[in-house]
Amino acid sequence: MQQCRNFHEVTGNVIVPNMVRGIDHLKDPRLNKGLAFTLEERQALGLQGLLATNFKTQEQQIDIARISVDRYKSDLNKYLYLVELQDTNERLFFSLLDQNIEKYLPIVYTPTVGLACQRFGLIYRRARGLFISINDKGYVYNIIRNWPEHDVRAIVFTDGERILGLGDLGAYGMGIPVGKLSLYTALAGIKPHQCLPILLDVGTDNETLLEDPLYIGLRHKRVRGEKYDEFVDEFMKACITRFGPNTLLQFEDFALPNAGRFLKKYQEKYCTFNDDIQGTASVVVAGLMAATRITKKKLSENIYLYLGAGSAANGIANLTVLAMMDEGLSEKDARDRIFMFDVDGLLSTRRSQGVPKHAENFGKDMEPETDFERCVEIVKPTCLIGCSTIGGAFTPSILKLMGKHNQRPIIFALSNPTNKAECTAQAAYDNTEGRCVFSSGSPFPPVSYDGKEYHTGQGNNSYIFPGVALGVIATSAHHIPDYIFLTAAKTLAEFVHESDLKIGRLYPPLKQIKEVSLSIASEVAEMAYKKDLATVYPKPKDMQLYLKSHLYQLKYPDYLPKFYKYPDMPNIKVKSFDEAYSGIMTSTDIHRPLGKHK
Ligand SMILES: O=C([O-])CC(=O)C(=O)O
Ligand SMILES: [Mg+2]
Repeated sequence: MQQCRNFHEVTGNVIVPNMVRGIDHLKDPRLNKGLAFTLEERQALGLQGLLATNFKTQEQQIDIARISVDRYKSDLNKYLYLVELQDTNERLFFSLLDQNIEKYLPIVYTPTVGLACQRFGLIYRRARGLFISINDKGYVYNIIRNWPEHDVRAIVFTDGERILGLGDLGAYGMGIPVGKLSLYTALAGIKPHQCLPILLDVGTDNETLLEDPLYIGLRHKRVRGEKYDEFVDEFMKACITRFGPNTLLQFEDFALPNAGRFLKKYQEKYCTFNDDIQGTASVVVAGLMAATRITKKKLSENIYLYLGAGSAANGIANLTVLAMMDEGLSEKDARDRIFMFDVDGLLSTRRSQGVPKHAENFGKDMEPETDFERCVEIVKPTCLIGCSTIGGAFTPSILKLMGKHNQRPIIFALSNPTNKAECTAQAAYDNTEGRCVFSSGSPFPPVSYDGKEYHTGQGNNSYIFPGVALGVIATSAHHIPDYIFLTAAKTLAEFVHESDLKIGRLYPPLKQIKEVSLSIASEVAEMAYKKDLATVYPKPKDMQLYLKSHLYQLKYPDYLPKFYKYPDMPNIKVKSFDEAYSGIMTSTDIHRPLGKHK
């Protein structure tokens, strides 16, 4: 890895001393360019003969890779192809993603990444990131020191207890930090070598996994309590000891009690955030802000009813309170407009279980109610927000009620992946006479209603966390307060055009997501200076320009100056790649090891 660091320190068209030569150059995904090595590079780097004679430009390689992915029928096989590409030629992987973001985001990320996590034991090939187990307690720093990169700026880590809406997947959860960090680079241009995915393995309570011969993690129940807390504490300290105090530490997919607790404990001590609480909140509040342009009701004029009172629900609710206060409401009045319903029913202070501590801001002095539909009848929300991980929980009759009480009911079915969504986009339109304002956490195909097509948006935190991370990393901010996520929400909402709203979309199209991330980063960076969170001085004069100068370069670098040339290849007319492939490419999937685990 030493050679990688040299390379990354001297990016661009610069000759790199001590460049690794020969087959090792091809084997390093960060240096590999496949057939794009020029003759001069092949000669100087000792690659001649190790590659086929012909040259392919990066653009041609992107075409070939795209065709190769597309011929797989199953999304999981597409995922496997892409993972393999990332492991062999990193720049090609990211430039392919860059040019096909709408197509491949659902593959490298939600929802396919969820399936990949469920099958992780089967698809686990080459390790990416660090696995740190509870058995390493007392030695966590030593484990982190084994990571070969020095310049790590961001760590995404999970203990795998609440993977998307799929529950406890233990060590199989590693797919999530890996996927999230791919988006750091693909959407915000953060350099891949600055990103480190980590799985904290403390066991799993998932009985199926404990008995699964393919399972790759510790085969015992989760260690909890003091020992677990000390382990996480040691981990946080070890990260900053190794990589510096401003290293960004992103909590991902921790179970509710731990997620909220750790956020409180660490938010003012480390440069940290919880994506499921704060990232989700930010993207949903942005969607609500965009929705106000359709419903003509301010945020503070809505009544919100949540199905689910977990980390996501509370994160969204707390940020909505901040946003309503921004509109002039008192904190109490803002909270009064938010109702929640969990497994034990409406969060009523009169119910026998009381209100859970993590949601106590939203308990109401009301008659307990355990029937959600009755609750919709009583509360008459203008806005229904699903964070329950119960697929189909917004039944047709609940949706019809929303349509009855509201001219433009807001329906957010946020649980991931797709089969956990509280309702489909189509069901929301069908049961509200097409009047709903809809958003979901996972993507849905376009909806047809009354002869019109709607392209509802995916209210996924991928609109938020990469941009926030770039802003934080580029300014070396020491903390990430909640208002940073309000700033991000406002910036995202401004990207929504009338043309988006007309087709039922509360978010800008995914093809704009890089532009969105850069703008969020820029606003976050400005805020970081305004609030004295930034530690990079002097403050850059032109923030966008400054950020751009830090971005990962997708284009292959030239490694060497020109030596001599071969005679030109004869100029024979060559078919386009799509043309050439069309005859020979059937849709037979090659990656077939899934067998009965499908
Ligand atoms: O990964 C996603 O798509 C959103 C997310 O953080 C989650 O559902 O946990
Ligand atoms: Mg998550």
